[in-house]
Amino acid sequence: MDGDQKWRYFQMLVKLGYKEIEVSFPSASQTDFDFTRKLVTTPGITPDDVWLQVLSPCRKELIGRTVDSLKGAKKAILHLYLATSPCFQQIVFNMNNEESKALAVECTKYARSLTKDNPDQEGTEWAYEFSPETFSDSNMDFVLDVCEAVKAAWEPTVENPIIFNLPATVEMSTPNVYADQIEYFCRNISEREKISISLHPHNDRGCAVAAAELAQMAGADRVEGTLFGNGERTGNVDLVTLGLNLYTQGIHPKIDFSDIKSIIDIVEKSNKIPVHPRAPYGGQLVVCAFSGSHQDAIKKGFQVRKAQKATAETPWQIPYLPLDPQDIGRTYEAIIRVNSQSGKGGVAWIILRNLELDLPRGLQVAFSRIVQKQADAVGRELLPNEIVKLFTEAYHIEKNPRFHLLDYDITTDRSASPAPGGMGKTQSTKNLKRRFSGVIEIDGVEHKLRGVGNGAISSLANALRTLGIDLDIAEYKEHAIGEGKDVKAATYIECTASGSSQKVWGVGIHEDVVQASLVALLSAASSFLASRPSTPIPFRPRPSNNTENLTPSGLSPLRPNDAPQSGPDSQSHVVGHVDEKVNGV
Ligand SMILES: CC(=O)SCCNC(=O)CCNC(=O)[C@H](O)C(C)(C)COP(=O)(O)OP(=O)(O)OC[C@H]1O[C@@H](n2cnc3c(N)ncnc32)[C@H](O)[C@@H]1OP(=O)(O)O
Ligand SMILES: CC(C)C(=O)C(=O)O
Repeated sequence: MDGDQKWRYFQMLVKLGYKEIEVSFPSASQTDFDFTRKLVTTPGITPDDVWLQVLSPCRKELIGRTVDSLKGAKKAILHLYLATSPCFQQIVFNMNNEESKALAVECTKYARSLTKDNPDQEGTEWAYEFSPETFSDSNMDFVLDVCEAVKAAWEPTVENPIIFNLPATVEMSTPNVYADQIEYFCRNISEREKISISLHPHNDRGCAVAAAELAQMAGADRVEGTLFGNGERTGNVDLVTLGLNLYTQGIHPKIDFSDIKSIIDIVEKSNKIPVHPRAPYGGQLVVCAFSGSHQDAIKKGFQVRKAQKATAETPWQIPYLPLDPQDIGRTYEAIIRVNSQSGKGGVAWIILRNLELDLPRGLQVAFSRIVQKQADAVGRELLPNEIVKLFTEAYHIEKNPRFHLLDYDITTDRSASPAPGGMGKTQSTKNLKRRFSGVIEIDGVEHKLRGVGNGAISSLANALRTLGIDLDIAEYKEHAIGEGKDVKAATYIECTASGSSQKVWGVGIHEDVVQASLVALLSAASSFLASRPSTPIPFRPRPSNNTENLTPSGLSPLRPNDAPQSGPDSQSHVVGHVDEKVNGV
């Protein structure tokens, strides 16, 4: 990172709530030195409760330069490291135990003379951190020996403890072994109350998070890591995962992850390394579900929460989602992603979220087949807007290419169904029939139709029947969309084609609930015709010379399967006929 990137990164860490931030290795480069000076000297940039931490090896000239970089800081942690493992001692330093310990003590004393014992540094509250590097590969008793000597050299207090940072410089064991090492150190170091025991796990075996969590349970006080686990090789422990693991256990980490996208943005730009799409919590795919059964369960979970009128205080319990995506600034829209592995639940969720349409189960099944076919055809995930488009086209929501209800009237029909007890007697309102009279444009040609039925829908169904479109209503559902004066009705009608097992769905949305139903039926009629492209129009006008079979009202009698099987107004007897055609045909 250059100075500007470090500047932005530091400000982000402060904003998130971190209180001890290792900002640089000041002896390494002018950039790091200048950056540290800028943090110290720019008023208001480093809050009073934030410690600036800097790192140096146990080399006196480098320690001097490191301390210089912090002159004037309010709170500073000077962090020195020296390897204690036989491997490093032999290969890198060519030192034995005594020489290593002596160097650690010498550098600690030197650091002390430059900092807390230096009258020129009085304005700074100094803390000292020592890391026996490669702790996890060291002899524990030797580490304790070195740390006792370092502690004696620094002379910490309960108020200003020394930090012993015990790194798994290279992760080389299972997390329980690291935790055992930490526990051993905690139990055997003297004056434990004057020590802050810090963890610094790396992720070589992929267990850094587990190691940090177990080692905290084994007695550690503090963890060093990086956001999204950036760091040498496989990286340092990921502080985002550690923090949000706590959060999902009901413990607030006091770090603000509520806008994780912005964090990722800065992290990716600064590190120039993308956050893996499946990185815990932060990855863009981790609050997404592609598979049908997951989507179904998640959708049901959200429905239960809605029914419970859940608030932010209601304990989170949704299958497959370990935390509320909104808590980290993810939107619900992104949760369900649809490809050919997806089922009806996920597809229904997208329609619900985007169009506020709560599809009945049968329609979910029918529409998900359309979606799956499309996903298979294009060989990739379908985006929500593509699914919405498929839906509006399949059910003719925005425009019905074949049918347009231009005008209509629904009236009661007192003549169609004589009341029991003879003609002329007053019918009970319960038995009154409905008459549809209207003008429907089909393929650009206006047809004036009439039909009578038990209700508005069946009266239109019977009017359509006069054109040879024989649809029986098998299922009906409606619900409101929105509320107040902007409320609309959404109606779903499933029809069976008379004399066949073919089923088609229609959807109607309108401010007027009756009109929504009529539109839904015409939507189903369009689907019916779309499935039979060779059907001529007009379809099958009733023969006009069939006088034998006329009912007393002069209309064609019904065949048994003309009657709706179920639905809101399906009962028994429905009739219809073609009136004049306004234009053409
Ligand atoms: C465990 C960690 O990850 S700690 C963080 C490590 N980060 C860095 O190293 C980044 C910054 N480092 C640097 O810029 C450089 O390495 C510097 C400025 C520290 C030193 O640079 P140079 O003097 O050119 O040394 P170089 O990096 O080549 O070699 C390291 C030297 O330091 C010694 N050394 C390594 N670690 C330590 C230590 N903790 N304490 C004392 N000496 C050390 C090595 O033995 C080697 O000494 P040698 O030259 O006598 O063999
Ligand atoms: C400086 C030390 C703590 C380090 O980075 C490591 O050992 O991984």
